[in-house]
Amino acid sequence: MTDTQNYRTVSYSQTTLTELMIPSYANFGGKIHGGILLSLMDKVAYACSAKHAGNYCVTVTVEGVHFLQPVEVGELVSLKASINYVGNTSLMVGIRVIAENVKTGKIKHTNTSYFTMVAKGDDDKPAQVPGLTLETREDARRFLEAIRRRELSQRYQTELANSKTRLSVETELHKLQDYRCQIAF
Ligand SMILES: CC(=O)SCCNC(=O)CCNC(=O)[C@H](O)C(C)(C)COP(=O)(O)OP(=O)(O)OC[C@H]1O[C@@H](n2cnc3c(N)ncnc32)[C@H](O)[C@@H]1OP(=O)(O)O
Repeated sequence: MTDTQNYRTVSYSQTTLTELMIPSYANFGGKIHGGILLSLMDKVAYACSAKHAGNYCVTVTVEGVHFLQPVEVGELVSLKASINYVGNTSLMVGIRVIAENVKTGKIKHTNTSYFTMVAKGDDDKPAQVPGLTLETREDARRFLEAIRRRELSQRYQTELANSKTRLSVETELHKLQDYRCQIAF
């Protein structure tokens, strides 16, 4: 932490996006499409990361998208985004999504996801982002958790790539007998 000039606080870029769930957002079952929520999450991740970076940002990876509870038409969805971690040109944005029934006031937490964004300069190349000033223990906890999350993700990607190269259909075909599929070749 040598360049003390170029740091921004977490609160500087914290962004909340609230949107009413209108009928055209619903699927055939009457619940809100997952794609609508993903699009809102991408939007708030962009707003939060671009504000911190002072630059245009692009989405690189999305982690932890599990829609645990359906969202209904008429509910107010709020997406709260904060910078959890910064690297050199990348940032991890944590997004907490809640849905509120305006009549009953009942609030449900639908998911928390993590978007990794990269800042781009005018030359369209990755550009360095300001460092992060951690003002609270909670800010520090999230930064530490993001480091762990990145390490686990890198290990998983390596393991996945290795397992693909090691996979032999001939030797592993017998495993399919426990699954609901039939071999037709
Ligand atoms: C508006 C929108 O969001 S559009 C959504 C679609 N997204 C895009 O168009 C992005 C397309 N992808 C790209 O442009 C490129 O892949 C980039 C800019 C994201 C990365 O380009 P690279 O040539 O790999 O750049 P480089 O190797 O310098 O990596 C840049 C940063 O991205 C990070 N990064 C690259 N790939 C990954 C990955 N799979 N997971 C996490 N971080 C990654 C690197 O760790 C590095 O971070 P750091 O500078 O903080 O250490």
